Amino acid sequence: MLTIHNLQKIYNGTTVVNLPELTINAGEAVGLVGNNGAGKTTLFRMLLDLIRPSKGEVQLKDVNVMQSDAWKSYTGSYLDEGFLIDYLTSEEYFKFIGDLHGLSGGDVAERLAPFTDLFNGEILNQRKYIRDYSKGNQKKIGIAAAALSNPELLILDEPFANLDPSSQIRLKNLLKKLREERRMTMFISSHDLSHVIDVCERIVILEKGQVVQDMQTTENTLQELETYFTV
Ligand SMILES: Nc1ncnc2c1ncn2[C@@H]1O[C@H](COP(=O)(O)OP(=O)(O)OP(=O)(O)O)[C@@H](O)[C@H]1O
Repeated sequence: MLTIHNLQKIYNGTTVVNLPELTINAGEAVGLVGNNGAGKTTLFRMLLDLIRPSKGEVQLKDVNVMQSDAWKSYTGSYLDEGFLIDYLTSEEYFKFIGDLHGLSGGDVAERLAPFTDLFNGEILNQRKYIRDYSKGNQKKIGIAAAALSNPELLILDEPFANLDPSSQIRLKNLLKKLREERRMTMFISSHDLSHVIDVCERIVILEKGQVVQDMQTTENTLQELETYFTV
């Protein structure tokens, strides 16, 4: 599904991402963890062709993301509020995304139904613009929009950040369900080790732009990660 070859991003002479090879297979859920500044967001921005690599390439289904837009039809993503249209209401935004993917109003409502618990009565029918929602609720809108098209590949940057504890647990269960029921391939960065391990079968640790560990999730993974990050 996703293949990275010799990918580098260099800012002002400093290499912030340096990945010789990384592959994510269809149906795999991969968690990306690493301390502040490790390069997670920069990597995701290159995957989504939002910034250009200094070297190397990202392929989705064997096609360079810079050379074709084909990947956009099967990829859902939410990195930050920049993905939202903040002068729309949540309904208008979901309709806009639905229209892009040829979904009817009924389809959109059906696709949003699994988000009811996560939305907690605070997202739909609020008669306000997205810019007036809290950061956490903006994130919920962005994640729901990313999943709306039922994408084969879902890329989320720190989906648990800014969410209250109940919402984090609801989101975690929702992501697990999307994986199991729709076989969605996922690439998710997180500082929440416990949640990301629960959702993902594989964890990649990034440090100074490089993969320092790439492991399958087991019952010992949380402890291993906690040990790794204890300095
Ligand atoms: N546009 C830019 N210009 C210069 N340096 C940048 C730019 N964008 C990112 N960087 C640098 O690249 C490095 C990686 O940043 P990035 O945001 O990708 O890390 P991250 O792992 O997502 O961090 P966090 O966990 O804090 O979100 C940092 O040192 C950052 O300062």
